[in-house]
Amino acid sequence: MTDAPHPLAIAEIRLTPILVADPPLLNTQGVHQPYTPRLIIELVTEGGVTGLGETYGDTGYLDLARPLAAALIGRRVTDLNGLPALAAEVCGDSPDATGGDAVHAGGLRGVRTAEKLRLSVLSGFEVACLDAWGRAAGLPVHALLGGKLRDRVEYGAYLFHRWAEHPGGRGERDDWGAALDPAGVVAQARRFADTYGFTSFKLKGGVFEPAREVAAIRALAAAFPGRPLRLDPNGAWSTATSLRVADELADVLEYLEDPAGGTARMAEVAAGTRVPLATNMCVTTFDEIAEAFRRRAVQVVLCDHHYWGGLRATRELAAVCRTFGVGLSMHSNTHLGISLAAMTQVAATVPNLHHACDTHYPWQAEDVLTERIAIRDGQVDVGDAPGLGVTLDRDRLAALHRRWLADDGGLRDRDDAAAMRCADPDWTVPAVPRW
Ligand SMILES: O=C([O-])C(=O)C[C@H](O)[C@@H](O)C(=O)[O-]
Ligand SMILES: [Mg+2]
Repeated sequence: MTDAPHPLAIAEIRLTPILVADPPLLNTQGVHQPYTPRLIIELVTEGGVTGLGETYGDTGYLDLARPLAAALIGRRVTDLNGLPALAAEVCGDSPDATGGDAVHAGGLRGVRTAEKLRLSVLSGFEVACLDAWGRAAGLPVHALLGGKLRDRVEYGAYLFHRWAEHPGGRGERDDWGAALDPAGVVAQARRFADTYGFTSFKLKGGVFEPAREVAAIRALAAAFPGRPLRLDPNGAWSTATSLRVADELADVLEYLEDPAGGTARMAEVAAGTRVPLATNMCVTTFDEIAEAFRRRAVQVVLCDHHYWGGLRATRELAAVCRTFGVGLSMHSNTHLGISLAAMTQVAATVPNLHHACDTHYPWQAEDVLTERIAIRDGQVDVGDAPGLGVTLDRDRLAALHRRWLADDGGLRDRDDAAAMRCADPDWTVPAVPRW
């Protein structure tokens, strides 16, 4: 007679790639595509409980997610410390997975490596395990992480220069209109503040020449006096330009995010300014921490559980930053409500998260949840419902999956430069430093 399977053992995993509508947001590489890929993970235990996870859905991630899902069958959702080794064994470190030294297309995440892909895939499964475990135990995810320290997590408005619609009228059109100058950026910020109550603002830079972006930050400072402001050109500037902008905006910036690319340039900039430098580009794995901290290249690291390998790894990063007196904030790429719930649960447990977290969520009109997560007074409530506390809308999921199935492959991999070529056929990713 064989033993009955443990109720927390994983019986089934469903992977559903989807395409989600995304507005024409501009960044230094190009513009967002009309639809962006995400992967939704549903993990079912032997006890019949389902856990949800969400991560990047581009082909490179799907190729790793499928074998990892197969290898997880039979393991318990509580076996989280074993996940990284399992992922390394199953996904491997083959050069095929790295794309050589290529920079992440549209990812703005520094050089693409096999480890980064693996950690992002792993993060989605870790969240699904925690959700299932929490639901089975009747506990919120934050309790599994040691308990929440706050009842609400603060988020900031993520401002973008943008067009009113995608070139050629592709995709969905929203009612935000264009924002291509300081007045447009302030109007966008005002709508964010009025609708969601955000009180801190980050502008995606690296799109227009620096003087125009400096003017936009000045206009924001005039419209929202005393509010925390951030500018993030994703490494588009030289050291000299970074220092000039830091000097010009020193009185209003909370921090300057990735003004120049790479730890060496960031260290040069940091040595010449008192404005704190933040990053989600030169420090996105544990291996990159030692050099960057030794060289005092960054004063704030943006955690992101999709980058660092999950919610528990995010807490480990927080402990390292705390130890070295480096600040912590939170990064966001395009994401849906499952990820926002996960971000909120972990953020609630981190003592040294002293900056409002980034989120793209307001830009996403579509979601796979039965109920959108509310942002009020710039904050998301930290729920005490079991697991992540969110419910999957199967019809929505199926519809967004059908869109993915119907795509000819042109949108299944994020490529902001390719999207830009629809407006400017000669466009290539600008060489850095761009200014
Ligand atoms: O803080 C950041 O660098 C990002 O959020 C990177 C993103 O890729 C953002 O620039 C975007 O979605 O265009
Ligand atoms: Mg950034």
